[in-house]
Amino acid sequence: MPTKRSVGTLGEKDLSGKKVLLRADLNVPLDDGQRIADDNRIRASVPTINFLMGKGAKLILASHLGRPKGVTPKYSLKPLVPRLSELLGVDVVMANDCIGEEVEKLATALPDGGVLLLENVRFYKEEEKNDPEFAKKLASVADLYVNDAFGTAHRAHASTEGVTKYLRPAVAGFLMQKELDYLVGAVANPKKPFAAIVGGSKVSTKIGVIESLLSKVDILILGGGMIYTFYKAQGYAVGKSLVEEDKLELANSLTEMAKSKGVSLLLPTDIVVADNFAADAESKIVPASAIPDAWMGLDIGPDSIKKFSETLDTTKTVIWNGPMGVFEFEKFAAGTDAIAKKLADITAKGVTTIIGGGDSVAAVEKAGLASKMSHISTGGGASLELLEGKTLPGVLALDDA
Ligand SMILES: Nc1ncnc2c1ncn2[C@@H]1O[C@H](COP(=O)(O)OP(=O)(O)O)[C@@H](O)[C@H]1O
Ligand SMILES: O=C(OP(=O)(O)O)[C@H](O)COP(=O)(O)O
Repeated sequence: MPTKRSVGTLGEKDLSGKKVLLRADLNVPLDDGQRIADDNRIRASVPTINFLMGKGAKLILASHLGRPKGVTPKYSLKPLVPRLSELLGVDVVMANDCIGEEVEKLATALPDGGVLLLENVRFYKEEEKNDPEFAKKLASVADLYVNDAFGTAHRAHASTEGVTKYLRPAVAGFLMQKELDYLVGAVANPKKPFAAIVGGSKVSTKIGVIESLLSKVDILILGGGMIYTFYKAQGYAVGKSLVEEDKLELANSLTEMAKSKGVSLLLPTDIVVADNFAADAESKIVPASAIPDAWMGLDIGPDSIKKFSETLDTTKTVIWNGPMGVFEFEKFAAGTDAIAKKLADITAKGVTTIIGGGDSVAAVEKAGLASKMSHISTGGGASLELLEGKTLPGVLALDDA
């Protein structure tokens, strides 16, 4: 089934006094003191919330946090209230539950433009089971459903999918629309040359993405831990580098597929190797074809960075998923940082750059370059599934445009 991109949006609906159930992905990391460690997902949800508030809607905000098994205080959404209130400029009201009488009372008592935050929907096992009765209860409190939870759109849960069977209209928020515009729209109709950079730890987690992108891109750049499986398949010595022995044939068939589709496939030419997997490991730069026995590849080398950068200078659209090395260790972050800087640089020159979720986003944020990219996805798993060409249940359930 082709990926659905055109979904109903908020448009010019008269929302004054209407109760709107807004599913957002407020699944942010909290530190031990229950402080928000990264508020990106909250800030990404603000434009839709502000719009609905401005229209005089009574806003009922639903989200999950973490993967609790039943009611678990450390997964409460309560720690988000001060930051949300600050960002929205209103006192956000917190409910102790996500369904039931108290929620109904609080929702009815909201002033036009007021915001009620429901407690974690995953405190009910029925949420992940997509239980129809639970979905009906969530739906019963509102007149309209808006889904802005892109990061959770690959889950067919009660608050992302089931609820739409009982609450219409069911439309996309601005964040959801923006994610689809870039991850489906820009990828389907790219300005060319179109390059994909795929990294990360394993080939096995990226097979679907690589296969799908090979039908769309002109250039495919590979980095990260997966390249050693490609090298070994080509007969290179890879030392103690990460290799998926059962994926050697697959690596060769992906190389063949690139050839037959006329895609220029670039693998690193030099590697930063380490004597063990540690932040303070001994390291040196070696040719990709000559990794010494007792060493492991943890980053791409300077020659690869130069070649990748020169290639990226020729592109008009770039999508990036997965770091070039073990960027969590400063010593092996240079390749990932250099790619992030190059993408920031070419974005300023008019290239469309899309960062597809997960660790690549963390790397771009760590480098302080997030605001310099065309689009940074708020969904790891969701963006991966979209890039694989899958349809997301949370998107499919929405009204057509
Ligand atoms: N050469 C390597 N050897 C081992 N692990 C690597 C290597 N390069 C990157 N990684 C690891 O890959 C992980 C990210 O992989 P993945 O989850 O597939 O990426 P993403 O989250 O961007 O999709 C990071 O934790 C990084 O340390
Ligand atoms: O953080 C999320 O996914 P992600 O880590 O793949 O981006 C989403 O909130 C979905 O959470 P889930 O993977 O527990 O369903």
